[in-house]
Amino acid sequence: MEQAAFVCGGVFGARRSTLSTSDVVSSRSAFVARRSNVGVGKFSFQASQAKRSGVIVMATETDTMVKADSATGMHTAAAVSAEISKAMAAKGIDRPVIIGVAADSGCGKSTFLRRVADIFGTKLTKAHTPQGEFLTVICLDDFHTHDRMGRREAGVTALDPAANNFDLMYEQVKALKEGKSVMKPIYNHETGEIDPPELVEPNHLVVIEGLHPIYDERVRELLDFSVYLDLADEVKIAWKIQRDMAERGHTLEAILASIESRKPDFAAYIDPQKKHADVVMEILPTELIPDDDEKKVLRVRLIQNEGIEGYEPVFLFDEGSTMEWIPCGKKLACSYPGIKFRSGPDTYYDKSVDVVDCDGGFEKLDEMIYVESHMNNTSTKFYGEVTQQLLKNSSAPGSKNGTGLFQVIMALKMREAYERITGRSITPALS
Ligand SMILES: Nc1ncnc2c1ncn2[C@@H]1O[C@H](COP(=O)(O)OP(=O)(O)OP(=O)(O)O)[C@@H](O)[C@H]1O
Ligand SMILES: O=C(CO)[C@H](O)[C@H](O)COP(=O)(O)O
Repeated sequence: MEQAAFVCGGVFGARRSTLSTSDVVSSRSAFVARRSNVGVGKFSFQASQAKRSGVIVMATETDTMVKADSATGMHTAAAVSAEISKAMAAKGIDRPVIIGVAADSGCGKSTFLRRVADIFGTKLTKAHTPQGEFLTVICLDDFHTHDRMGRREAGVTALDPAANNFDLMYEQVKALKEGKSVMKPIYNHETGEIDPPELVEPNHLVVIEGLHPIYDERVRELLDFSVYLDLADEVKIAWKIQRDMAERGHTLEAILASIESRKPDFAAYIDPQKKHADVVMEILPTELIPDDDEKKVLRVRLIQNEGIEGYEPVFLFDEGSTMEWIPCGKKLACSYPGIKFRSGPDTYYDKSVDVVDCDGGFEKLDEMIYVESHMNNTSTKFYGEVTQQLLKNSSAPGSKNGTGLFQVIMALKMREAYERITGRSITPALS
């Protein structure tokens, strides 16, 4: 089988992955635009270059791309289409829905988005920009204006807005929302360089994920729904250590130094986005174990802004009431330290919110039906859909605590938002 090497900082897997040509979603051919040909006018494409850079596209050779107005510096080859993409009619897309998922690096965006893809019944490619029949996931790292060396020389981190091209991000997300294709830049995490751009077509649902989806006001306004994953430092460190030491061969010192060096810019530019998110998922150390060192038991708070159009906040038992609930141990098996839920109204950055809180973990996923039956507004389509989704992805990180539980519910909320905006219905997979 023919294999193409993919260099990517993608969401769904490898920073470098291999994709068989049979994984290509749909296209008459896979092409990438030649840098020199980008500008006003017709694109000409070179299949050989597509193979080299591993871009998967659905382009037709008749696409007219216009050099993006604000494409500067490293992004001179970026472009947006002048016309509505043929993919819109071909796939029966009325209006692409745009969702933002913001978080620092290593905070579980990919893990969450795998659950989202599952709820939408879409199988994603392992390409740089993962795409499926229904969903495309764009990593906003692609809009970094400097390559790794350039950042070092300029003394800026990737978290600094000065190192990101928000004008281009806005233009391209807007174009996709209008049903136009774009030549999106690529930041290559493997090499730390900016690669030639790739063609990205509009899709039914486009998720933009990364450090800054809610940062720029213009981009934020384009979002139909937004989620911020807010990890406490202790948890972030634990997850980073687990991944970067085990999977990437980094030393503990290097990981700690990297987290430390990012802290000022994280506090200045990333963290404030949570004020603007529709929903914040806060992931904290447990309160059930005093002075817990391991940070394996988690407390997760789902903070839902009131007044989001069409969004009915999830709650336990009785809407508007404040309660704590320790489920019956005979119905929900839990090992030490057990599990405790809370639910009720609160304020967050001076805004009224509804919070559901799950501290601790559970043992048997099928028993979550007991908890699910006491939750309201979960946006399920049949009794037990949350539990079914947890069981389906039982090996995914967080399946036995509030992270997995609330990620599933958020994915169901995204489905509901999609259906409300488009007037279309998504049939859930029953197994
Ligand atoms: N709910 C969870 N519980 C425990 N570990 C988790 C959870 N979610 C993710 N992790 C772990 O944290 C690490 C980072 O997760 P993931 O790759 O999903 O984050 P990311 O935000 O996409 O990272 P990056 O932006 O760097 O690509 C992985 O090792 C993953 O297994
Ligand atoms: O915060 C990040 C988001 O993924 C990365 O650190 C940023 O994109 C720069 O990437 P790299 O460290 O590979 O140069």
